[in-house]
Amino acid sequence: MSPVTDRVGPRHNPTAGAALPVNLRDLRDEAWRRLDPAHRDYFTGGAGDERTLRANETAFDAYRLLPRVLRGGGERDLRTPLLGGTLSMPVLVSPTAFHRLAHPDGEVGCARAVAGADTVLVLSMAATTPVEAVAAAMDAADRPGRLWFQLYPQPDLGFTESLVRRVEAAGCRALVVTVDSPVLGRRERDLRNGFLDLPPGLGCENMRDPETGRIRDIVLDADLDWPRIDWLRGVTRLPVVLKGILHPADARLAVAHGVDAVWVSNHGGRQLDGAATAVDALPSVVDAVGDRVPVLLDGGIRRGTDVLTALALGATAVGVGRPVLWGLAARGEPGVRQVLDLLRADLGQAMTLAGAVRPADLGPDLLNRMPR
Ligand SMILES: Cc1cc2nc3c(=O)[nH]c(=O)nc-3n(C[C@H](O)[C@H](O)[C@H](O)COP(=O)(O)O)c2cc1C
Ligand SMILES: CCCCC(=O)C(=O)O
Repeated sequence: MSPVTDRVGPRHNPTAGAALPVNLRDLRDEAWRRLDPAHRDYFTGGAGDERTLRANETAFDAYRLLPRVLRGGGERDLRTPLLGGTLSMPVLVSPTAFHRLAHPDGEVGCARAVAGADTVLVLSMAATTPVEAVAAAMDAADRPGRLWFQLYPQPDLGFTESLVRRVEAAGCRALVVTVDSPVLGRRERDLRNGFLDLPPGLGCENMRDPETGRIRDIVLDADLDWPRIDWLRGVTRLPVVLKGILHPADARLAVAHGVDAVWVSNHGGRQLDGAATAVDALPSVVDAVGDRVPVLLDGGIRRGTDVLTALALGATAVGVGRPVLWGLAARGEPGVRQVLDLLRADLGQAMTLAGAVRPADLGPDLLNRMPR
């Protein structure tokens, strides 16, 4: 937290003339130059014609803001209480697979950066590092509790339960169940590139079978249903978040089934091409949920103003997926830190320009145009 003051002119702009990045897209361009083209396509791409992928970013363009004036001063405070912890800002890191494919720093480097920024990392079930090692990095940075785990519940309930125990023992503070993936989306870039497998030495370390030590394949299970969510709630006391909700009826069902948060997402346009953007789906989900549980959102967040818009529409916090991968692929751990610091600074500045000092000041009255 710093007092909101500003001085005009290059002498007072500490970043003027400094090395890039100035925004997240600078890191994207740097990452793209470094990555193997097939890996870049995997990290970048979406499903089908990538309509939803493109729309995720442009949906935010449809909003214009109505800033309030003469009230942007005072102590800016971005802290955000969420599921028993308090994040330093309303931005967390969405689960993304295969961090060691992006950079040798991998999930541990990402965790260190997230700990430094004092927010939450949702570790993907398809992480290339064991959850225990990622949790140890968080603990070493004196930020236990900053790790959540993303789960694709497996049809083998015994294995699922043993993984949940492992995740609990490592100290994760929430389970994020991804519900938008009954099958894998049709990612045509990957089909064209023949991107099927991780290179030797990399694997989904959290899929190790406790009995054989072998890494199992992740099963995307079309039979996953509400009774299985109830089952999961019965085997763990961790908060359960459902990620990948777009329909308000599902948001209502989620609350009825006792989940602890609803995460509005179309999986970064990688599952159902043509699906609504999260920001367009958000208002009816917020309506359906009321203030019974927090609503999170991800997809297309690239700017502080995107965060501001999502919060004004009723989200408690937002996730970033690809930008974190860009930072990681470009510069490893420091790149992830830059992504989070850039977003924090951008959000803080946008809030001040809009006359808001804390996230609670943001409401739909700040939006000039509401799509639909
Ligand atoms: C390369 C990549 C891998 C992903 N892996 C996972 C995953 O393992 N589990 C999951 O729930 N979502 C996964 N996602 C989706 C993200 O959690 C998130 O919903 C999406 O990236 C948000 O959109 P954004 O990239 O525009 O920020 C992945 C996304 C990308 C780009
Ligand atoms: C089993 C798939 C994990 C990765 C994933 O969710 C994605 O690439 O979007």
